[in-house]
Amino acid sequence: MRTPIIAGNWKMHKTVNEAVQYIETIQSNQLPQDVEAVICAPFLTLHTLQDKLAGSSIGLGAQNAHWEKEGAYTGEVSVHMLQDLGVGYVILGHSERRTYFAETCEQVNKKTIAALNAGIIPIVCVGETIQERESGRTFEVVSSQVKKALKGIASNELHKVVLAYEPVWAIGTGRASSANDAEEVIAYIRKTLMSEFGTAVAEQIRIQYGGSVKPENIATYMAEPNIDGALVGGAALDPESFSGLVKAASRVGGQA
Ligand SMILES: O=C(CO)COP(=O)(O)O
Repeated sequence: MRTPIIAGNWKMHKTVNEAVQYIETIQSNQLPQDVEAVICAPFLTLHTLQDKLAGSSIGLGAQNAHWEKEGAYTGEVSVHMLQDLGVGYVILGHSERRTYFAETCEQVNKKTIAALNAGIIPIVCVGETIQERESGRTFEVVSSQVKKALKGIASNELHKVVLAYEPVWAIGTGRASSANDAEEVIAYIRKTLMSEFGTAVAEQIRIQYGGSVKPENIATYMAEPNIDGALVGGAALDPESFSGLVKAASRVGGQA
């Protein structure tokens, strides 16, 4: 059985003080233990949050990383530096990075391999634009992104990868994909994983849905057989709302 994973992507939000207050609130909320809860915070806050979360079951993630260990890459932060800090997760290939920073599938692949080599769980994002969806290319686009991101990864490492299906048109728009539509694409991603890497590993890889997920709609996604959690932007910025998302994803204490 795959453990549900709810990750909050803060994007470019929160100062160090705001981040600390947030963590104190979710720590006082007693999150369920059968859900992996992860906060993906800006680089500047990671050091403080790592201290704050020591010994806690809440995971800490970054939102990007460079694949080289070190070097002349002004403005970049390496996977190695995240590993040194004890960061456990990293979001890679988010559509905002692909769109605004011209990140390519090849770069996402290098970053994914580097993260796994460093023992960091990559949360690899894929998803189609509205134009791609309307021209009937969703399956083709998403499966190609998945194959390119996971190219050359050793089969004994693949199961650690988390995939996030985030249709670009659903991100930050309030226009969430229906649970049925998200399940259809995510089931197709799992089928792609089966044909590329075999059934055993395909059954182990967790696939999240992302795009306008809220405490009010998360149960519909969690009820789908192939959806293993959510990657949440806006609704994860408030600690009470994030706590509500994690609780709703719990098979023990949630409404799902
Ligand atoms: O991009 C997202 C998470 O990575 C989704 O953002 P929203 O939840 O704000 O739509």
